[in-house]
Amino acid sequence: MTGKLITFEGPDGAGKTSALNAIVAQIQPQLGDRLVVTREPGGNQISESIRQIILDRHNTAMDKRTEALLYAAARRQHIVQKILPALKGDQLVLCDRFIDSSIAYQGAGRGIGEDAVATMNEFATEGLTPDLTLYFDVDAAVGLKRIQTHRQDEINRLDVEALSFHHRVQAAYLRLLAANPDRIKRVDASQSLDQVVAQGLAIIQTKLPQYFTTEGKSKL
Ligand SMILES: Nc1ncnc2c1ncn2[C@@H]1O[C@H](COP(=O)(O)OP(=O)(O)OP(=O)(O)O)[C@@H](O)[C@H]1O
Ligand SMILES: Cc1cn([C@H]2C[C@H](O)[C@@H](COP(=O)(O)O)O2)c(=O)[nH]c1=O
Repeated sequence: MTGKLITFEGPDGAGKTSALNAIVAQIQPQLGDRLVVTREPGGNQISESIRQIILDRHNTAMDKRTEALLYAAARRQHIVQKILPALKGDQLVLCDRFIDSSIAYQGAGRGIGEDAVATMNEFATEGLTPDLTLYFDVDAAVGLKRIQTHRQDEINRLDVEALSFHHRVQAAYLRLLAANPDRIKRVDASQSLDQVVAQGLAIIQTKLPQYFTTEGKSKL
């Protein structure tokens, strides 16, 4: 496979989706239809249906292992139906969240165990690992405050968890960052959105220069 997979990770409200959209706006003219933008849970009809079930605030009875399995099932379908075909077709895939979210949220946040969730996801991913992960680093409380202030209509079942849950998620992300220095790069998400976008884009262009020429034209 010659395509590349870049994932965007971080606590809720870190600004991943905002930054991803701004980065896409900048590189889409160069990459055209060689660029694939997607998200987890979701990215295809089956996985989007699973997303609705997982994030529905009425599903308060959902067991934590059921939740972990549903994220992994959505991921499996996403990989098979969208990510692998794109990578086989030499495309650059930008994905809003991936396996690190499961390790941080279900492994640490829910307390299932980071190693157990990583092992369980091996079955879903068959070892597929991102080529690059941008970690949007912001204090969990700051991220939640951004959501509560600006995004009342989209608050989901995980957003409303206690601050202690989100602190466990953030701590797990920082452990992943420390353990995977080649793959996971930190973006200071406490900056202005423009600064966040500039830092994220610079990391992508440094790590995957083959997609960008000095003239600003795609080499794909
Ligand atoms: N750098 C920033 N500074 C201040 N506010 C920001 C910044 N980036 C994004 N926001 C705002 O914070 C809110 C959350 O942003 P966004 O949806 O991009 O975060 P996210 O990391 O994708 O969150 P989630 O994982 O919960 O979907 C939005 O209202 C957005 O406008
Ligand atoms: C992939 C994935 C996601 N989550 C959580 C993280 C968020 O709270 C929601 C997704 O909502 P977003 O607005 O699209 O960020 O789901 C998780 O707990 N585990 C996962 O594997």
